[in-house]
Amino acid sequence: MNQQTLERRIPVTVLSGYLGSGKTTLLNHVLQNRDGLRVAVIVNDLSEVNIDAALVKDGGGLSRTDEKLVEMSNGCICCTLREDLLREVEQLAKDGRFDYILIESTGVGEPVPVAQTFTYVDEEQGIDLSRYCRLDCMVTVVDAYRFWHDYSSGESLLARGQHVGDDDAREVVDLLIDQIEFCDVLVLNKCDLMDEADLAELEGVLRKLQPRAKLIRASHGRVAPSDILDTGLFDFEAASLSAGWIREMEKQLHVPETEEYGIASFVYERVRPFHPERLYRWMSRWPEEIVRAKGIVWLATRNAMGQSLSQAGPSIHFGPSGCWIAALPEAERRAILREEPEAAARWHAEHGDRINKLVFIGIGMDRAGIADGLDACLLTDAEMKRDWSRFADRLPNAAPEQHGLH
Ligand SMILES: Nc1nc2c(ncn2[C@@H]2O[C@H](COP(=O)(O)OP(=O)(O)OP(=O)(O)O)[C@@H](O)[C@H]2O)c(=O)[nH]1
Repeated sequence: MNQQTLERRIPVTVLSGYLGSGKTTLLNHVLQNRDGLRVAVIVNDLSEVNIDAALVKDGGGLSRTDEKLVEMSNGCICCTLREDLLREVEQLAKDGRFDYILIESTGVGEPVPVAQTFTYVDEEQGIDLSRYCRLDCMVTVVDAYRFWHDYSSGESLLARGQHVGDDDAREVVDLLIDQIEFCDVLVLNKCDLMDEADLAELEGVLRKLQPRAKLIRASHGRVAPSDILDTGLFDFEAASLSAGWIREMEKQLHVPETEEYGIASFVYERVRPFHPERLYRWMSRWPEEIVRAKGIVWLATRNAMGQSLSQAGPSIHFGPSGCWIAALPEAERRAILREEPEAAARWHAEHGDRINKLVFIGIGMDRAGIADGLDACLLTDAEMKRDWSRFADRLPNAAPEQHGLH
């Protein structure tokens, strides 16, 4: 690809955010203030009738000649309509009439697969979007007013009639956390309905969950177009590693921080396996003040496989995530350790890479209480000498897949 082609690539901004958070309102606001930019808009709606597209037509003031509105209905661009998205974007980009492509995802869409559409070559259709366009910015709009209600509702998309297919088992909170943990800009919308103290607390929590993104407060989607257009902010790898829990997990030193509004995070790390029954009981009484937890668990009954634990609000996913390096045949183990000096440096003389490492993010957490509670779930010295495979184990043992569609 020569420099000229690269320079001509059309920038793309993708708007995500749960249903009703204010994506269409924001889109219309930006279109009304676009300053002569020729924008092609793609609006995705799950239902057959694309209401959002109608709202953009009415409210955005797109001119018929210079601009274009593409409606993608009856599916979701992050899964069922992904190929259609590829073709539409390719066409718009090749058309040559536009300076910018703005995409409004459905409220239940996940941002990662949409971003992948722009960064990976689609072998089947032979389309490489990175030749024509450049993903500039992933924006997530958060409804400040409904956030805690949705986050703690414990409801599934299915129960709300917002599922993408019959096998869509996602909870509302799973979706919120996916959208927050993968973005470049977080727009905290509907600030007009909030008082300052509640807003500042929510902002603090969002910064903990997503420290890399630029956080913007807005009412009625009123953001400056330059906040979301031509920002140069998108970077797939950086976005993939931007979640607060990943940052926390990778920190070398855990310096105690000043805790505004009691918002804090900490890492629980122990080289001793959990007793499955005691961990199960602890997890059944999950402390409410933990907003988000994520990490790897060493379970005595499953000594070959690390288990993943992921919690957001009332939603908890638990299940096998991958083989411990220490459980691999010796030749393979040695080869991996030669290639991964970091794993070798962390290697424990007796237990290898087996470890419990969990990040907790919350408001007003009783750190000592949580750590003591978890410590009581670890095997005792006497249990360490027993046959671990005989302990009762009621924890879920299927891959903790949250969404059958992707
Ligand atoms: N009070 C208040 N209402 C807002 C704000 N932003 C949007 N709304 C209203 O919230 C409702 C939903 O806004 P939309 O822009 O349609 O939200 P959306 O994210 O596009 O919704 P879906 O397309 O259903 O996912 C509308 O009635 C808006 O007028 C805001 O900042 N404050």
